[in-house]
Amino acid sequence: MKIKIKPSILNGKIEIPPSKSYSHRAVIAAALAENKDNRKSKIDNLKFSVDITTTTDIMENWGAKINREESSLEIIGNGGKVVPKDKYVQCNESGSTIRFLIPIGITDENELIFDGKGKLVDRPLDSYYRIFDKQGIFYKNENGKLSLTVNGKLKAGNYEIDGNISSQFITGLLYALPLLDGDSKLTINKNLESKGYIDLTLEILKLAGIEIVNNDYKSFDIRGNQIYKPFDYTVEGDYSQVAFWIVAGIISANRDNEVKCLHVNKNSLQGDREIIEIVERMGANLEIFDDYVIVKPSKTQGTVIDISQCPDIGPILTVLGALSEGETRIINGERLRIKESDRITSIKTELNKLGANVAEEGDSLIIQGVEGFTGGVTVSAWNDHRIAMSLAIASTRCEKEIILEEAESVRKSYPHFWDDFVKMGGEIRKDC
Ligand SMILES: O=C(O)C1=C[C@@H](OP(=O)(O)O)[C@@H](O)[C@H](O)C1
Ligand SMILES: C=C(OP(=O)(O)O)C(=O)O
Repeated sequence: MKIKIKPSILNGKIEIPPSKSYSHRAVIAAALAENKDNRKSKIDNLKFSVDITTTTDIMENWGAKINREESSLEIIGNGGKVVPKDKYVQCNESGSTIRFLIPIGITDENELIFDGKGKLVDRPLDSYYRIFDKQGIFYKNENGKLSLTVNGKLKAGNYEIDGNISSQFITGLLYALPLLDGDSKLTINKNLESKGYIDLTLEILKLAGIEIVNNDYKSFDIRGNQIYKPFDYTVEGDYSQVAFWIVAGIISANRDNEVKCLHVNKNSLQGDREIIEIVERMGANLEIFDDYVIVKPSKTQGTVIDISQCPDIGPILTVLGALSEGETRIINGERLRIKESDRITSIKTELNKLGANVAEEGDSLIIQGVEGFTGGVTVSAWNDHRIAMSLAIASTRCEKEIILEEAESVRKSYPHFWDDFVKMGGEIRKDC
């Protein structure tokens, strides 16, 4: 879908959608729970983005009984036994879904065919292949791409994962290993990046009654034969998404503007909460309350941003850097290249079309600030929700309107983004 976006001032109150990361974790844990007396888990404040629908559909296929309402669901778990109704597992474009669910799917002896779409077909899974090779678990794919057939059952024991490729492998194993018939140890080699996501995993596992011993994130001791317990849970707002609205408020051309972001937990464990510290360091004027944030237009200065622990806010911070005084360097962005697009190249290419001055240097983005963007061109979202939303926010500082291709990609994590954009004062024309 192509949309035309007219430069406009974004202003007002915005309800930040629920955290995608917490939503995946809560749905999976509840779906694995024991089903004694048909006890249910209830998850409130859920939004059925494509990624969350994908995970929910798979857990239903794997035996959980799920009743979906508009923004909540009730689940009777499968008792920790994965008995697939259909061996085909469509993960669409969700890295979290495939990496969380591969090990869970083979906690019982199963043959499963994991498939995906878009860039997911090539996103790395090698960390799991090394485990399969070691344990003699059958797997087959063509040229390392999806689809992937896996046949076998994980064994309890010693596991090793490199911490610098994706934390999603660690989460997948932390969910699966407690279900095995014996104790396991998971050792993390190399630097652990995206560490905040492991904290979210441990929090939800604890809520479901699963005990894991965390040896300072260097290794984890996991007792086998554990039982997931049903729980009630309300998902908090998503810091990866609030980042777009925070930057929208900061770069607003109208000095009297105010963007108020609701459902933003001040004490959240989400790693992307770093957005607050980063923009304040750049000079942004924020007022932080327990569960909301007020953002005022601010003149910001360039800085050095280490993006290794909070990769998802890389693209929108590039927009902010491009409109800040002096140079901004976004460093350690290696894993940005293995997301829904190569986000180093995609954000650089598209922002430069608008009139920014962004360069790639290895796995860093080197940004020289400009006063504003020219616009007046067609840009692409590279089928990547975070690129689409970053460009939408960038459009507010363009002189001329822009056309955005693949604008529908927002449905992966934030299906009502364009409605919110219009509510906040954005002017768009769909299907132009
Ligand atoms: O565990 C999670 O919920 C996520 C982990 C991160 O991935 P990596 O650990 O691969 O960086 C992040 O980019 C993704 O959007 C969500
Ligand atoms: C990279 C992302 O998600 P996933 O890895 O789950 O596809 C994202 O939401 O930006």
